[in-house]
Amino acid sequence: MGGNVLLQIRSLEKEFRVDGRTVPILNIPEWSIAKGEKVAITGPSGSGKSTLLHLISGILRPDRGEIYINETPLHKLKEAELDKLRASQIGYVLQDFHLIPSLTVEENVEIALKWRLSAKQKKDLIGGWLEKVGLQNRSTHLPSQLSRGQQQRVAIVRALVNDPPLVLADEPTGSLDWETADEISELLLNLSAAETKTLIVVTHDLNMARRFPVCLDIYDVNRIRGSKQEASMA
Ligand SMILES: Nc1ncnc2c1ncn2[C@@H]1O[C@H](COP(=O)(O)OP(=O)(O)OP(=O)(O)O)[C@@H](O)[C@H]1O
Repeated sequence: MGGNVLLQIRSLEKEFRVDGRTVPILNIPEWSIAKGEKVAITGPSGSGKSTLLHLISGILRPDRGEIYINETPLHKLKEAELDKLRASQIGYVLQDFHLIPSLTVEENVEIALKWRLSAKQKKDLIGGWLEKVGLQNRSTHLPSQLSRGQQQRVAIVRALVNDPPLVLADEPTGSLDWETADEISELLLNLSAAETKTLIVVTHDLNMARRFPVCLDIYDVNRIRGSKQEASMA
């Protein structure tokens, strides 16, 4: 495996048990993403996009096959090692923001901070990030006091504040109107623009996908065709 590869997948299979039946969701013979690539993955609902991100982040384990991040074999790691890898290498923008409702904007970002910093250093770091996304006057607001687009900005800051080499985003524009969706797409690409940062986004939003240098249909990497038929019948 070359030193330029960030993600490498080999003979990956994932299935779920539903009503006593085994349903294959993903079968990816071979797929890799180079360091610094910005990739959008599109595909219909139910085609396995979120499952793929969960496997890449180690939240889910494959049934068979291999996943490497920066040459580290995820499929061989113990839970504690996976937690460590996630904290140091991966920023995850989850579907529907997942902000903690009782915490302020600043506190929501702070709980993700892995660096040991003084209170002042934390405040300055988070303040700088909130300014980058235009939320400098919102640090003490609760998520419920923000618009959906603003909440997504906080979720993006939370994912990026540790400067991870790999950023994953699951439908980051899914619940936003088209204008806000466009702003969020631009923001995510701008904030991940560094040549060393790899960005993988799964999305239904073709406007967003078109902005990416690399845009893949999930079925270009996933050999499970049954799920395509299932999804298109849904
Ligand atoms: N824990 C689970 N148990 C059983 N089936 C599951 C589980 N998680 C996902 N699935 C099934 O796996 C398939 C893929 O789900 P996934 O969430 O990855 O799709 P998706 O492409 O991200 O869809 P969407 O765009 O609607 O979020 C779906 O048919 C879903 O019902």
